[in-house]
Amino acid sequence: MGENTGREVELTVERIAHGGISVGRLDGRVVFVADAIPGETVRARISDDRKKSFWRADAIEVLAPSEHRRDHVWPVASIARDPRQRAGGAEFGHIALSHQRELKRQVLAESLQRMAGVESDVRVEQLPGDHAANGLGWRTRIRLHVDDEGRIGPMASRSHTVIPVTDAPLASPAVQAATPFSERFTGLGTVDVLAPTVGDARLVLGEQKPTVISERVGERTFRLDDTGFWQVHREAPAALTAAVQAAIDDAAFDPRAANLDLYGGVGLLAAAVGDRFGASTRVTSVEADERATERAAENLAEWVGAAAVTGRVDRFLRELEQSASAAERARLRAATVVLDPPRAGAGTEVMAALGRLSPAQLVYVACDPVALARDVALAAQHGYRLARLRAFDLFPHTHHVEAVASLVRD
Ligand SMILES: C[S@@+](CC[C@H](N)C(=O)[O-])C[C@H]1O[C@@H](n2cnc3c(N)ncnc32)[C@H](O)[C@@H]1O
Repeated sequence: MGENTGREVELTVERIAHGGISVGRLDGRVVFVADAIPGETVRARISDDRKKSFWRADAIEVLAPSEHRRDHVWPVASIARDPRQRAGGAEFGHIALSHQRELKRQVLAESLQRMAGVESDVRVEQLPGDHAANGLGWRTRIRLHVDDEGRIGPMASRSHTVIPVTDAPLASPAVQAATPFSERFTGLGTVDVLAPTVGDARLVLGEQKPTVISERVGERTFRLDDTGFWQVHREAPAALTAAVQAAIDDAAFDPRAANLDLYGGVGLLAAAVGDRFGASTRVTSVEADERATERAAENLAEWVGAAAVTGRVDRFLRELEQSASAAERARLRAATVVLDPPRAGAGTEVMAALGRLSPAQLVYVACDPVALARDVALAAQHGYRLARLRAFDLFPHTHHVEAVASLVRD
């Protein structure tokens, strides 16, 4: 293997796969093609032929375009550039916005069907303002990397090559204005640019020490570190708050149960639960990052029944299983568990522990459709059924999609 790398081939791509790449075939072998659209015939350059079962390629010329093809929203990421010089982070920027959502829907529906045996008529909802802005200007934070000459930019897709840029059209106007595109940052590694809803835009240079900032969501203010996690899309905190509130079945909700907000960050979704069910709601937010948990404790202070615990979710659940009294176990069985894991999903151990604790309902917020589908399948082994599913285009012009799944005990 290796002799085909760099070879140029003509392919018709048939369907979209997880990760935003299209699937074509060459002499019977699957080829994953970047920067193509299902239905198109493209000339592609093989970039990886090490595997027997599939190769990877980059589209370099469109021979028969899809009706959904558009000029790329970010010229530095377009097919006109050498694949190794295309900026990463906007891999759907050459596709009409509505069709991006259709492709995301297909990946989500197919993952659930294939991995969990669940049929879904989910559609991917747009966030306010994105249609009018053609999906640009939504990022309230960006991370740029520094190249050997100190210039800043994203990495190229599937690479560690920094592509210096002079604009970032997915970033909000405030983030764009604050980004020092022409300055040099030799030796720093990364430059983060944030524009919180409260106060001025700011830079976080390399390993700079965290500073506490504030973000407003509706009437509520959250305090968090400028180095910590916060939902990126301008409208995401409000959209997820509303989606989680709507995803909870009130008939199955008990405010005095041992409700949990797992992978809780600074408490955004615990607050969503508290705001929906009132001042006496009991909810514990569990988060691995100690500084985030400190902020969560402050952000949740008005609910007497709220707590924020620092710990890994798998360990937290294991300890609960070992130490919970009979009364606490009953409160866990009556609980609603919101979980919002990172891209890898909750996984076998956490889903099994939840299955044994057997809470009344799970609201699973997922940023990876395949991880969600795997975890829905695991939940099914413990008697949970996918009752409702919504999906949101929290990341226009990328392949990413967010889903909110309601799982109920049968
Ligand atoms: C997708 S974020 C969600 C945060 C929060 N729900 C929100 O919407 O702002 C995932 C969070 O899980 C935390 N995390 C990652 N792995 C974890 C683990 N094994 N146990 C606990 N928290 C974890 C991360 O630090 C991050 O804050």
